[in-house]
Amino acid sequence: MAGFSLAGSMIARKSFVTSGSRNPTARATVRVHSVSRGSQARSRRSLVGKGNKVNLASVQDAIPLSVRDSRAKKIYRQGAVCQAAAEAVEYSMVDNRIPVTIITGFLGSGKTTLLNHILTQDHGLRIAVVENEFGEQDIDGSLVALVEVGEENIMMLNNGCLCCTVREDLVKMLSDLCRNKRQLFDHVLIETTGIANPAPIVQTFYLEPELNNEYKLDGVITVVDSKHVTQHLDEVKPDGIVNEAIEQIAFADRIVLNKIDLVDDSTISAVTSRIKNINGMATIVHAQRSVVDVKYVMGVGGFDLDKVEDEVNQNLAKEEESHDHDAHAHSHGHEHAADCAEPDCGHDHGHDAHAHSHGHEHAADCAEPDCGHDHGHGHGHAHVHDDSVTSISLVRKGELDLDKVNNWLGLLLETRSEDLYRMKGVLAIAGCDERFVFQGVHSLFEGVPDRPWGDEERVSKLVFIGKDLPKKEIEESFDTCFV
Ligand SMILES: Nc1nc2c(ncn2[C@@H]2O[C@H](COP(=O)(O)OP(=O)(O)OP(=O)(O)O)[C@@H](O)[C@H]2O)c(=O)[nH]1
Repeated sequence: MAGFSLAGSMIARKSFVTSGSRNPTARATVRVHSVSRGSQARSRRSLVGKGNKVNLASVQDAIPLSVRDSRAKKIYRQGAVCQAAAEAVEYSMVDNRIPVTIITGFLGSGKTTLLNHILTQDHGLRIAVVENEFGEQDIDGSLVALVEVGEENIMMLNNGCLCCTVREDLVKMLSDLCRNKRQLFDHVLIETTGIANPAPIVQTFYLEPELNNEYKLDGVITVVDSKHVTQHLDEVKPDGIVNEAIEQIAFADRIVLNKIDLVDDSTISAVTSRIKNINGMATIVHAQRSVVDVKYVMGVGGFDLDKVEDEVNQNLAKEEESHDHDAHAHSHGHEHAADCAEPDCGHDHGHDAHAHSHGHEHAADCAEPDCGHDHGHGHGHAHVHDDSVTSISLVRKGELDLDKVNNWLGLLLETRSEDLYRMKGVLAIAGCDERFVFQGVHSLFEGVPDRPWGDEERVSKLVFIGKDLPKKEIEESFDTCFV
């Protein structure tokens, strides 16, 4: 945990996660596409100040805000970090970096369809597209919006997958794009291959100064094929190989649950609850042909510190809702279960108690083959879900000891960063008038003092999405961090 400090808003360096099963013939293409000339570039927000973003790397360069440093500690304890940073930082107050949206999702889920939908909408943004495809075949002919683009605006990468072997090429490509055509576009959309793990791509935007200086990550959009996702989530991979379908959902800021025309309502509910279990933070919309409001997928701010609190609160509200649902189910017992058309509703359908006695009868009524119920068939019908990737959240009243929570987070990142996919939180730190907000991806961590608590009750809220996270252990160790 050497060097970890909350107020220092450390951005840790760690080797990229890699995965097997990559196709070295994948190709990436960049095209600058003028979609609409209607409106100008999005308004930029200032970097420092209440509710605004801080470029932490730059702040850290400008002022050593390690809380272990006595000067910084004093500043921090006075609750004046933002002010100090504002005074120290001499760079532009406007964040002019180009927003980047990553569109991911399993093979055939509807990513290109979504891309096409975005490109043909009247949003006024000029969009550059990075297309990463397998094989040497031509760009998807159905990508109507790209047909108009001139050859001079096409850049190709053809030696691998964005999330692994061509990451360096992506850096170079986007740097060149910025250098040569900065005035021609307002936003970049990256469509990954269907088996890409979004994590290394996300990390690249933090770890590569060339990218971090010019581009800011806006969000990870995951398109999910509602008909086939269950089989992809259930696929058991060899040791050390990630299940990309799970990772893609775990990293999402927004989920487009697509192809709902191909499934019935109970499947939609089952899939929705499965997705929520993996990633409680992402919002989900249902779609056909990937038709969604462009605002849902662009301008997301999924990595913005000033949106952390909203997202954490949303997650907690969803969790509460599902608890209420559970409580409701428990009180109704089996009678409710008999009426419930939702196999993954979280209700106690009384299977444990009833499976042996009348497992078959229930099974006969249950239309959902992947419900995970013990149907009592006794012939290996049950599916084994990989439930190892889940969301956990903590809500605690009271004030945290800065050093203790520093150590706690440092240790967590040191020991579990590989399995910690996404994290977001708001911390109430003793002696600090402002809430401390943070977000992270694996070992990448950024945090900053936010708006003052004022009269509001001091409550810390944290959400983690990850693999095999020991909920109890994380909760108990966090509980020792209070004053
Ligand atoms: N029925 C139905 N088909 C859809 C829907 N959305 C997309 N498709 C079709 O599904 C197929 C795959 O869609 P794409 O957009 O190419 O999927 P993709 O994720 O880009 O595919 P890869 O690049 O191969 O990973 C195409 O034939 C689409 O027309 C939908 O909502 N319903």
